[in-house]
Amino acid sequence: MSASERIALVGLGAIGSEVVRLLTDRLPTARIVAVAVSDATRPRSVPDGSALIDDPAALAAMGATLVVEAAGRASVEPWGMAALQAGADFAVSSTSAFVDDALLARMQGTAQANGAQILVPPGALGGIDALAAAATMGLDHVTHVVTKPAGAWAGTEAETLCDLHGLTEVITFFRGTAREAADRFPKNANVAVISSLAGLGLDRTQLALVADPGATANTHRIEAAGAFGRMTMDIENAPLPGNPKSSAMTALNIVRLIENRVRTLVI
Ligand SMILES: NC(=O)C1=CN([C@@H]2O[C@H](COP(=O)(O)OP(=O)(O)OC[C@H]3O[C@@H](n4cnc5c(N)ncnc54)[C@H](OP(=O)(O)O)[C@@H]3O)[C@@H](O)[C@H]2O)C=CC1
Ligand SMILES: O=C([O-])CC(=O)C(=O)O
Repeated sequence: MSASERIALVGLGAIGSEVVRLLTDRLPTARIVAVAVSDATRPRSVPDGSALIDDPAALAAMGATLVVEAAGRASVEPWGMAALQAGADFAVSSTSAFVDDALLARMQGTAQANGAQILVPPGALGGIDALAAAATMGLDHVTHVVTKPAGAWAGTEAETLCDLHGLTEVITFFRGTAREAADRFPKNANVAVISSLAGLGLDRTQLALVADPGATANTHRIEAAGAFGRMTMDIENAPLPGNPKSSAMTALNIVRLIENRVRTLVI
């Protein structure tokens, strides 16, 4: 990011608020020019100098150079298209939107036409750099296991697949492709799209979704093998206080992305 980078945040929930908090502490020069929510008439506190908006048509006038989405699957197309059409880069958290191949192709076409980029931060994951690098030599298999406390699956289809609220032991309630996992669990399995885009794609990446009544963390295990060798990535994420479905790492990876656009030394 040059000194003139202007950031718009789409979503001021658990992740968006944490991004604002961390940026305020770590990068006070970051200019958050706009915050987008679903209903801007509800009062809320936004960073100094930020406009509060709820209509994607208002985005172009903000002059954002980077738009960061942490709002929900339905927000990706309207806000992403508005960002890309305005020539801003668009960083996506609700990557479950990309189970729709046609949407992803449309957004990539719009990015290309406007000299902008769609950015996919690692979200709640680590090791995505290694997986993406390994894919260059060809991968044989990638499996990804998402384990969350039972309560983190509340309000999802998991409630109909197992006795979620009476669980006494760990249960794997879903096995299938990454595409199906992200499509059916868009509030909990955006990560399936991230490990897929880095590795073997949405239809060849195998997902397991697990509820653990004793867990306090959101954990991810990715195992991959190919010509490069083998890798196993394990991460135990603290959930965000504002939303136990979402890991703090998601906000941290957004902050890293933003900081790397400023730094002279990029890690
Ligand atoms: N990539 C990854 O690894 C991860 C992705 N996620 C995903 O990130 C997204 C955000 O998560 P989280 O912060 O926990 O969610 P929250 O529910 O805490 O916050 C959502 C925020 O988005 C706003 N919002 C909702 N719909 C729209 C819309 N159409 N346009 C603009 N703003 C909107 C809400 O505004 P309002 O208050 O007005 O409703 C609210 O501020 C979710 O899709 C989640 O599944 C989460 C964890 C990991
Ligand atoms: O935060 C996490 O651990 C994963 C998550 O919710 C998602 O991918 O949607």
